[in-house]
Amino acid sequence: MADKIKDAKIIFVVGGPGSGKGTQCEKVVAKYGYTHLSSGDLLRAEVASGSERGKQLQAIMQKGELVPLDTVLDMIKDAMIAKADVSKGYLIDGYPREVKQGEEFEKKIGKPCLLLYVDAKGETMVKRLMKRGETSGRSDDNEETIKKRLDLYYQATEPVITFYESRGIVRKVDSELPVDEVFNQVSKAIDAL
Ligand SMILES: Nc1ncnc2c1ncn2[C@H]1C[C@H](O)[C@@H](COP(=O)(O)OP(=O)(O)O)O1
Ligand SMILES: [Mg+2]
Repeated sequence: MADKIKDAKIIFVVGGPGSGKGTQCEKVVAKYGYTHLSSGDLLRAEVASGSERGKQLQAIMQKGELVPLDTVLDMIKDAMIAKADVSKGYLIDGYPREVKQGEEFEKKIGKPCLLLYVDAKGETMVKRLMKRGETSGRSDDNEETIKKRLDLYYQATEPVITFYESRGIVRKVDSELPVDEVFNQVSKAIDAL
């Protein structure tokens, strides 16, 4: 089972909150048939299940903090194994959030062949998240939590991009552009794999 995953293409999708990761991943799924795994969505599903673990996660996420590394990684791994037979590749969206998460992923699962860096300005991300908050029902899409999530992104997640740049697998897309133009850039990066 783990071997199957090793052979599949693994793409890390990294960018700030509200940069457009989920939006682009949906389009990649439609065009390339990749499996989209959003760490945030997996965690929110656990919260929605009402489990004891979900309750602890909810408290952490509401504060805009990172949940324990092993919890996220186990969830991603389980979800990857569940799709191993049908998946051409995996979009790992919103992970790694910090360099250590990337290192652990590689130890336990495999190496990414591409890091898609979905880049947007801080003010753009805030605007998009405030708008998304009107309908998303996400308890972390509020002004106070958004600010914390952005701070954490710059402090913990941007170093992830630097880390993988040294390996030459980072492709940056300009997510200030309209969705379809961003997707053109995303497609070019995937076509080159
Ligand atoms: N290139 C783009 N131009 C305008 N709006 C965009 C955009 N990409 C995404 N959006 C919108 C859709 C969402 O309401 C919001 C956040 O997008 P998202 O895909 O949910 O971000 P993320 O998954 O990175 O948090 O911004
Ligand atoms: Mg998302």
